[in-house]
Amino acid sequence: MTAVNALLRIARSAMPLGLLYVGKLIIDRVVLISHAPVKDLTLLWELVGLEFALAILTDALSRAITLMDSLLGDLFSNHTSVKIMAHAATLDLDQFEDSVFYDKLERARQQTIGRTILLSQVMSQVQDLITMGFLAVGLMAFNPWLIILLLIAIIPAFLGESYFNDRSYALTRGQTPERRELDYIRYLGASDETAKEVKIFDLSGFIISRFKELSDKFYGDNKRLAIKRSLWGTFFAMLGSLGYYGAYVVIIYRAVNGSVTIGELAFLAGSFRQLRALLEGILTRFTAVSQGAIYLRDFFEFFEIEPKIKMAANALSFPKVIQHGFTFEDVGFKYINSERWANRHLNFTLYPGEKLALAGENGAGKTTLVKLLSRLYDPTEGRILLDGIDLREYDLADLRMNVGIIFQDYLRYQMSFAQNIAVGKISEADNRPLIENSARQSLADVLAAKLPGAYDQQLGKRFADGVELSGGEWQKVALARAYMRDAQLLILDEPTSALDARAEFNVFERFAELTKGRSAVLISHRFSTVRMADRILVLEKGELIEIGSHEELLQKGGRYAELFDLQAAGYR
Ligand SMILES: Nc1ncnc2c1ncn2[C@@H]1O[C@H](COP(=O)(O)OP(=O)(O)OP(=O)(O)O)[C@@H](O)[C@H]1O
Repeated sequence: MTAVNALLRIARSAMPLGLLYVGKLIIDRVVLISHAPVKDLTLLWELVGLEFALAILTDALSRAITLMDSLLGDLFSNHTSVKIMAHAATLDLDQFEDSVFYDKLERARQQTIGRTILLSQVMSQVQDLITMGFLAVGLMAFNPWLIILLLIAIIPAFLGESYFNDRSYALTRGQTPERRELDYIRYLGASDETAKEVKIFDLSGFIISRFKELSDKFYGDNKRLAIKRSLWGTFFAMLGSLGYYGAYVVIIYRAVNGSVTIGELAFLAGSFRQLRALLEGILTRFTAVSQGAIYLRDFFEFFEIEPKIKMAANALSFPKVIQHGFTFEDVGFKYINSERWANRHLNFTLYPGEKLALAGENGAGKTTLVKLLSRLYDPTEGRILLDGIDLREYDLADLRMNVGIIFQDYLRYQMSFAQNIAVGKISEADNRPLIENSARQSLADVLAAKLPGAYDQQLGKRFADGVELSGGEWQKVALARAYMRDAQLLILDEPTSALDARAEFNVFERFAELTKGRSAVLISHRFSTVRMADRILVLEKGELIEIGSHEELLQKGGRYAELFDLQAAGYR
């Protein structure tokens, strides 16, 4: 389609010169006939017919080009959105947590929204340049010096524009973090997810004043630059006009002297008028195109970001049956941009079929540990072995398939009930028996039976006919995802925090039964859950301070016993 569009534009560029030239022939013919004794109008009418045909063709070409531009723009936008999502999916979690990366992602994303017209602008620019070329050739035949005069007159304007483009890009780039904050504030101020708290805490005044503060600063910075640009632009445009009128005066002078005909005067004056309009258009568009081009740099920079968590060249497939388990060898991990160790000196083995619970206070490093286990991050020091081989040697997709994990901040997809479960193994999205079975295992099936649309019920409030679930109900749905895949290791990070006591008891009773022979890691602050595990790892400030069964740890009388007593006391 792009090639066809280019051809149409080339054809369209020749039209103005053609029209002007036929116009010149018509005027010269009229002048000739008006002085002739015998008036033969045949050629004149043929010329008028030709001009009419050219005018219609010009119009048709313009419309075809506009149509193609809008179609190409849509395609470009869809294509780049897909590319961004696909590339983002290959990147690491910690890259998303890095603000520099986030800024890049943000700027790349803007390209898909704001830059869809760039392609058509570039093509229009080329088209206008070709049109100018055609007109210039026409003018050249009369007086080459005129063209040179025109060119010299417009060079300052181009230089001025490109200088201000750079300045404006630097300004926008510098504003990216604030712009993100502005977007965030806009989201806080008007979104279904935030409305409740904004109302209860009466935050709208606070939010609006922060928005105003930031947006006023933007406005001020942008205004200063825009005014400067506009003043210089006017001055340079005046220089351009001076050149244009200088050339015009020369032509009129020659027409008066009789060295050019009336038709030629019309042709030259028309060419000049069009050249001037084209130049103006080119200059204005030049701003947009070159800005678009510098923004495209961000777009390409985003695609240059490489994931750090990569697969070994000859990656091993995940063992069919885990033989020796996962072994942590002095594993330590620091988050990007953080000085503190979130995990340090971890040494333990998770045996095949073992149920391990992680206990410890907030921020002790429990979630971090399971993120390392599922290779969302790689250890900063030490290594994790699976059956004696470094986890990094295994095929990543295979590993992810065999490690089922449900996070405490699981997503509530605004999709159907069935799809909310199917995300646990999306390749089985159409496997209704598997989805229903998973729902049974997490006790979500009872819930489906109560919904008007059962498994096809749209969940959440965002879309029409959606039904909102309670926190515990959502959790049961999320839990069902864990049963979708036949993972050898199941990790549940506070999976039952929102469940009532009876539901929690039932869920765990089933969990133990359903994961027989499979390894599992449970994170929970409820000791009623934790105590069901074979062994409990107690973490403090990222380090492993105690390990053993519930009874062993109670007997030991250490931190676990202390925390357990604290919670038990609360129930007495
Ligand atoms: N994405 C992150 N970037 C930087 N630091 C992080 C990140 N996630 C967690 N941390 C820090 O790492 C430490 C361990 O966090 P982690 O989430 O592993 O704790 P946790 O034991 O799961 O806590 P909780 O019981 O509150 O869920 C905390 O001090 C936290 O501030």
